[in-house]
Amino acid sequence: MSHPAAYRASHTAYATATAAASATHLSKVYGQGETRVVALDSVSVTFRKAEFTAIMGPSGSGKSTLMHCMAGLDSVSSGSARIGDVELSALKDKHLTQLRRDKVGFIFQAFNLLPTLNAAENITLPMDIAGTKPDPDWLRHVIDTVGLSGRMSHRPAQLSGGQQQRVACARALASRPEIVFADEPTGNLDSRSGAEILSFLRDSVRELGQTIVMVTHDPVAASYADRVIYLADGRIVDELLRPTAEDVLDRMPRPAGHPR
Ligand SMILES: Nc1ncnc2c1ncn2[C@@H]1O[C@H](COP(=O)(O)OP(=O)(O)OP(=O)(O)O)[C@@H](O)[C@H]1O
Repeated sequence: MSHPAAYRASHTAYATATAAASATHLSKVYGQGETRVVALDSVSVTFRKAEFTAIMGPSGSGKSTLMHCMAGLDSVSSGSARIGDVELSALKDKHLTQLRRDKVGFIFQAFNLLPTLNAAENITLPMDIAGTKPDPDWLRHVIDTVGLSGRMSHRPAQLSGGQQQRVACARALASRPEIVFADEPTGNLDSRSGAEILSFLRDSVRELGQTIVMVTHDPVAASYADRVIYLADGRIVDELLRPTAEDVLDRMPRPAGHPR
């Protein structure tokens, strides 16, 4: 079907406008000769704005590598990785550092909070380092959504694991980044605290319009996402939309000899 030029132009603009990040034929090879490992094999994927994506797959399937390449923490061997319309491989180190600081938020399994700073100081630390000021209304909104308004003067040691991770979530969102990458964010939490964090991440997508990409091994965690992408041997092999935990579990590749 052919579309009028005006439609094609607006459609292209829409597609670009709705992509927070994208990979096109992205490959990543580590080592050479006998130690050569193809960690990503021509992966193409778009992470749309205001969407929560979970990346799943067996150990060694390339989940962390994909996240690191998309976040500009690792270089690509070939193909393209973009944040918004910025091609990461075209950036020099200094600009890549700036882009990570200004457009990307990170949440790690270990909360990575500074023990001597209180919650409020931890949340604004990346912006203080960058010399930028948080938008006060946005910051209040994030802190309210994360449910920590009464804990801002507490240090990490005075907070539970779940509360510490909520501080880390607020820190990732404080600068209103284009995209947040979360690496097993509930891996160190009990299931109740994990559920709180996942609800918060989901709310930040629905209510704040945030874009989140989360690596996880946990089907329950993945069921909070709008979309689950499965990797195997460095390739995307499956995708689920609006999944339940049962759906996620059901689609997980089974080792040989383990029938469903
Ligand atoms: N720095 C590196 N040097 C060499 N090989 C690497 C490096 N990083 C990852 N790899 C290899 O690339 C492949 C993908 O690794 P990656 O860490 O992305 O997998 P993963 O799916 O995140 O695994 P896990 O679930 O165990 O964290 C693996 O075979 C791994 O051994």
